[in-house]
Amino acid sequence: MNPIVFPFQQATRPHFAEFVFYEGFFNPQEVDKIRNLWSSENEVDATLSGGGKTTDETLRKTKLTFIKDSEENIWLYQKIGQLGIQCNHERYGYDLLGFHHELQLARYGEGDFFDWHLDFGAGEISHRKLSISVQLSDPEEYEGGDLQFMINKNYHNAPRTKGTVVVFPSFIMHRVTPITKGVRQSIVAWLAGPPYR
Ligand SMILES: O=C(O)CCC(=O)C(=O)O
Ligand SMILES: [Fe+2]
Repeated sequence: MNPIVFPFQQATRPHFAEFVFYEGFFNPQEVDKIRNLWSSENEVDATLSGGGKTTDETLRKTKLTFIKDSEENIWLYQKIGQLGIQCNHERYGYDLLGFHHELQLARYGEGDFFDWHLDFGAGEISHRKLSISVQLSDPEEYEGGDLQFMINKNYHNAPRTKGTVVVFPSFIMHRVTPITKGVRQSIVAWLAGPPYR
């Protein structure tokens, strides 16, 4: 028998999906409440994780603020966390321990983008398992700004509808195409655990 094909009798993941979306997961009132958490005094230019805290405007141009895990925001952490755990249970079965970092509120103005990348890599981002993005803008508020996934050689767009949550394994290649008009806002979160298994 060829040892390379000797079966390990491991469970398979029949419901694995490169990305999953939940339209209308946040209602318009909730989205407004989240958008009001934007604080211009605390905004920063997005940095790149992994290779040090540097900004690289050829890969990414976005403004960010962090959503504190304070009492008034706990509902948001819980709502996103519970969905992530349920989705993980149904499709991925990763070992998850909690959020990696605070939730990020991202704001893409005209010309802003985040080119093809993985959210996973060596060092501090090796704990990331599931990436979560929440669409906080109405599709009419901006042009461009599509959250896209590369699956083999094909590009797939996430739905743009406000209140949609998109969940995907952090090793999936994705990007946000340049905003050509208006402003797009999103939440970006990661569920993390011990390095992949
Ligand atoms: O804004 C988004 O929806 C996703 C952004 C992203 O890919 C990231 O912050 O890693
Ligand atoms: Fe990303």
